Amino acid sequence: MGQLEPLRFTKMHGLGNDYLFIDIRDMEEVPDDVWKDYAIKMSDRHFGVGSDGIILIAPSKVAPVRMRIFNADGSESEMCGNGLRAMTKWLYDRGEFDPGQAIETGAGLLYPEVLKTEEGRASVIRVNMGVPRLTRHEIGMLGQGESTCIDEPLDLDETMLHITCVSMGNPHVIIFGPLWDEQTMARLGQKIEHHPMFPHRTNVHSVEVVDSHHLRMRHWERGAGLTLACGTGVSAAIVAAVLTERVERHATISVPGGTLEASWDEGTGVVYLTGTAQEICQGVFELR
Ligand SMILES: N[C@H](CCC[C@H](N)C(=O)O)C(=O)O
Repeated sequence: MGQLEPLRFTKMHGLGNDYLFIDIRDMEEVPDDVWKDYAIKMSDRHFGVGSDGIILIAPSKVAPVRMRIFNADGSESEMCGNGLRAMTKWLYDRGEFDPGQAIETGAGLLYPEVLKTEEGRASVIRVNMGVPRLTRHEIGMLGQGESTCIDEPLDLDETMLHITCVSMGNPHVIIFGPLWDEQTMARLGQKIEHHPMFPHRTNVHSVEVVDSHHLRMRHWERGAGLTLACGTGVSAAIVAAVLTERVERHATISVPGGTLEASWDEGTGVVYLTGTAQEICQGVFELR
């Protein structure tokens, strides 16, 4: 692995979906395969620090700052909803967040808003997650590029599922029904993540409709496996549930790590995600 000088990081989480933040704005250019290696080694929960991935606080040509996310398996994703709330907190708490500013992501320029603070530190953040992408082409699925995938059958040999697919810049498969337990989520999540229909793989979510304003979810994340929360997955779930007329446009979403509020605005088509973000610790990573 390409050797970097000792890396300062901040460990943060959004409902237990935890990431190691590294400010690289003053660093020399580092090849992506070095970050891939660092993501794998730093995320390891026994031989490293332990996280669902790393997030780089990077320079941007189109916004004050850019967010790049590498999953625990080293793969890079376009977007991370919990990570974006945590990054907003990281910037705000250091006096580097200007209200109304954008953060550049793989899903475009997104606009977070600090809704609540505690002792001068951001605690609740709302993110304009942008508009969902619904065509197979935009989601990165095989098949008719301009067609959508809403409540369609997926034959997994052992079982026939009905899936609804939504991209928030990153791909998500939503399966409605009684909430899967962890074992089922892991078994079927991994199969669907690597299904040939998704050449770039996909995130997978089991979603139970509690009532027209409340969903309960479990996540299998591309490149990270079971996680306690998935912000883009929650955003995809409210879109899929509204499209299939299972909920109203504003709902509370219960995930293993806590609760998020999500809404899909009818006028603008924008999804809003509101929830907490917390800083756990800071440290220096150096493999010796
Ligand atoms: N595993 C995801 C990235 C992290 C998304 C999730 N942690 C969130 O909060 O949105 C992917 O490969 O698309």
